Amino acid sequence: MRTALTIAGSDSSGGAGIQADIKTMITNGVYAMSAITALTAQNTTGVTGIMEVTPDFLGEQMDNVFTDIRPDAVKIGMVSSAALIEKIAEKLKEYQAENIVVDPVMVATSGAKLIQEDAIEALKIHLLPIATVLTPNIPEAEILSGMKIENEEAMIEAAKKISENYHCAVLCKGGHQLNDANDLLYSEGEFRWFYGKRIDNPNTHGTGCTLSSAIASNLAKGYALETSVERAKDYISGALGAMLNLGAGSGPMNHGFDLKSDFIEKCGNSQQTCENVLQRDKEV
Ligand SMILES: Nc1ncnc2c1ncn2[C@@H]1O[C@H](COP(=O)(O)OP(=O)(O)OP(=O)(O)O)[C@@H](O)[C@H]1O
Ligand SMILES: Cc1ncc(CO)c(N)n1
Repeated sequence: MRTALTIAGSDSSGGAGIQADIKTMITNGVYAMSAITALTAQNTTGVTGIMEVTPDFLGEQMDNVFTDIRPDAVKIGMVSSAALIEKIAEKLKEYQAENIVVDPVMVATSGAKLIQEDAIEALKIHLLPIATVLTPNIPEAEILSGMKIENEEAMIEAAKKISENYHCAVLCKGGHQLNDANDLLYSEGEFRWFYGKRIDNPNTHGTGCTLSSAIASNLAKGYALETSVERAKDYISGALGAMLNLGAGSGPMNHGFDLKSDFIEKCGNSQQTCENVLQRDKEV
C-alpha cells in the first residue's frame, strides 16, 4: 500500500488540518501518517487558541515516520513559526523525501492568522525550493509574488513569478476570490487551467487542506502531477457537492460522500468528472 505523511496542525473540529488530511488520504486509498506542528482549539466559527510543538519534537515525529514507514508523498500544511519550517526542511532533505506538496497556510477560512510574519520569509527560503508543488490561494499567491491578483491574467503572471523564483510547480487556486473555482497550474514553463464549476455551498472549511492532501495521495500512488491535480479537483467537487451542513459557521466537507447515488445531481459537475471519480473509487 502506498503511504503519505501530513505535516500540519490539528483542528479540534475535524474539518481542516491533520484531520481533513487523514480523512482525504484514507478516502483516496493511501495509508496516512502525521507529524503535528501545533494543536489548535477551533471550530467552524473561528480559532481560539494555538499551541505549537517544539522544533525538536516535530523532528522526532518525522524521524519516527521516515525510519520506519517511508512516505511516498508528503503534504505540508499549517506551520506557524520559522523554527518549525527550518526543522521540516532539514528533515525532508536528510531523508530525501519525494513528492512534497506545500500548502502555504496563512489565514483560516474564518479569518484567523495561522502564521507568524518571519515564518513567511522562512517558507520562501527553506520550503518552497524543495516543494514539488505549491498550492497558494489568491491572497497567499499575492503575498508570495508581491503583486495584486484581480483577474485570471494576473493569476498566470503571479504563478509564473513564484514558480521561477522558487523553482517549484505552482497551483494557484481561484476558489476564494474569483468567480469560478478555476485553478491554474504553472509547471516547468507551461501553464494549464483546471476548470471547476462553483458549487453553491458556504461550508468550505478545510478546502485547501483537502485539495493538497488529495494531490499528495495521488502523487503517492504514482500519478503524474497534472493527473494528480485533476483527480484532486474531482475529489473536492464531490466532497463539497455532498452538501454536509454542520456547525454554526463555515462547516466541514463530507469525505464519505456517496458517489453512486445522487452525486451528479448534487454536485452538478460534468459526466466526465463523475466517471473519473467513480473510476478512482473502483481502484481504491
Ligand atoms: N464553492 C466552491 N465550489 C467548487 N470548488 C471550490 C469552491 N470553493 C473552493 N473550491 C476549490 O477548492 C480548492 C481549494 O481552494 P480554496 O481557494 O478554497 O483554498 P484555500 O483558501 O487554501 O482553503 P482554506 O480555506 O482551507 O485555507 C480549489 O480547487 C478551489 O477551486
Ligand atoms: C489546523 C488548520 N490548518 C489549516 C487551516 C486552514 O483551513 C485551519 N483552519 N486549521
